[in-house]
Amino acid sequence: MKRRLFIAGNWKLNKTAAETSQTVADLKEKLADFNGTLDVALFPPFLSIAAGQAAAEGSPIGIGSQNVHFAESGAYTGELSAAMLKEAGIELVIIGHSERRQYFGETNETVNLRTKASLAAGIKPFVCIGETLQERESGNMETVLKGQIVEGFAGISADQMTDLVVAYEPVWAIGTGVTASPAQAQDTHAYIRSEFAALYGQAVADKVIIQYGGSVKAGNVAELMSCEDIDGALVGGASLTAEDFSALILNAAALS
Ligand SMILES: O=C(CO)COP(=O)(O)O
Repeated sequence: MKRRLFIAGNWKLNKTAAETSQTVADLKEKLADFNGTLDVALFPPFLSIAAGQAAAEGSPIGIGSQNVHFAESGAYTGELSAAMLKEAGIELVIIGHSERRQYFGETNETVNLRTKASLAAGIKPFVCIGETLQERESGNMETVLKGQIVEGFAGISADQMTDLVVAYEPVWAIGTGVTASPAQAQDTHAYIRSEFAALYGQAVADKVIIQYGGSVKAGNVAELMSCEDIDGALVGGASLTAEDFSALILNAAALS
């Protein structure tokens, strides 16, 4: 039995508060006949979150944050704590996106700390993992993913594993228009699930939601979501307009 799909849009550094209000309002309208068979969320930039929440009210669209710091407070200029997000009504957060690993020095260890801080605050983490092209082509993909899993999820309990979402995003497929083929993605998702089974047992691993991310669009989402171990999508470019994202969501929802 397949897990409930979770389709989420990561807006990265795009959309002011005004643009967020408009896009979320448009999306809400386009999802008026949505059958509710999957979960939907958007992750706008911090300062656009409040506008997104207001516009999404009364709709199935969850609104989350793209990052969180691991400390409760202290000398961390420019950062926000999990308690601050929670106070602002934020219950979803992306952690360890490859762009944060690449440009902002995120490591498996900081991903782990942020994940624990979020779970402790009652915020659902979307923990990103994924290999670069060089890592895949040099035959190191499984070693890299295993390291991200073993270190990134260290100390996370079996119960907590079902409170979070794992997002597998091969770095070479992000924003490039190159999608992993459904077979490639399925193989890697099965490998990732087997690593969680090794850590937590098969029964827990079978419940873990593993999203795929990297050039997912309305035209390829159905094929990807039909794969046994793919439980949703973390979407960049194709989540930026209500037209594209609603088409993608409705195509995925039509599967169930
Ligand atoms: O990084 C991504 C989502 O977090 C994927 O981005 P694209 O869908 O634009 O490839």
